[in-house]
Amino acid sequence: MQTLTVSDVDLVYPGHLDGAPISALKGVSLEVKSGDFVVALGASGCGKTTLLNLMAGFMAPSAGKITLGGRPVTGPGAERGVVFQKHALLPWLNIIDNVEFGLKLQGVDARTRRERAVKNLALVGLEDFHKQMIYHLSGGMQQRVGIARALTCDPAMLLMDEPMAALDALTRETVQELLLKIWQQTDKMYFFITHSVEEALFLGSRLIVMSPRPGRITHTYDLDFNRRFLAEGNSRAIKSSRDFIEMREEILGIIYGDERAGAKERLDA
Ligand SMILES: Nc1ncnc2c1ncn2[C@@H]1O[C@H](COP(=O)(O)OP(=O)(O)OP(=O)(O)O)[C@@H](O)[C@H]1O
Repeated sequence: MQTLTVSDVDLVYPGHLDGAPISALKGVSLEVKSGDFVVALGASGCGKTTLLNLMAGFMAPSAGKITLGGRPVTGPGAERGVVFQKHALLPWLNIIDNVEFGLKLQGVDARTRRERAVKNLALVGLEDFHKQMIYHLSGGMQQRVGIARALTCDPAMLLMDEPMAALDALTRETVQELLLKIWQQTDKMYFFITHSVEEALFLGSRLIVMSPRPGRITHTYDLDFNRRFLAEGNSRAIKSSRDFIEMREEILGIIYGDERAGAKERLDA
């Protein structure tokens, strides 16, 4: 069992030229354990990506600390895999070489690399596409390659920044369902950013809602729609159920309130 702990973290960006410093996060605390699927929602600019970048080790907090398994996070590491909105795949390599790429950088031998890549491509349903070039794939398939690539390094944690945002509605539902099946089969920590309240409620075992200026976690919900989907298998029935819709409206109310307050602040400035 692994735990990533964010303890009372602040992040201040230095101001541009004559601008004032930007307090992007203030007093953020969060614990993610193996098996958790934590989803972050919130108005634009509330610091979701900043929080993910801190957990990935791409930058350091201005105050507070982040630890993984009790050890401070001081930079990027193979135990934390990142899946971006744009898949960041290498277009000159075929699918399997893309999926193996991270292991190659780590100096893992060719046979082990291939075994792990084959296993994870099967997990995302791309077992028949090893040799295809990236530019031949649809957006949904590319995103599945991105997920397989992150899984192949066997990280303890997967950090996902709006990985479904560029997908059409139908493909998005398919990849959401696939991701939950992978979650069920892998005892990892997931941290997932989205702008879609429906996606957040469907995927998350815990939902954090963040509020801007400065960015902080204002609401936390424990959810079980994902487990209901895994038990029952019908995502549309879950997304149209009464408790799902009621929760969706409650959270939309919180986020719209923050968006409206932000728009007024910008107009008044
Ligand atoms: N490199 C940077 N330099 C200065 N300010 C930044 C930088 N990156 C982000 N910010 C500011 O920090 C705040 C939080 O940004 P962040 O991208 O983390 O929010 P977000 O919730 O992910 O937004 P969105 O939902 O629009 O992607 C915003 O006010 C943003 O303008």
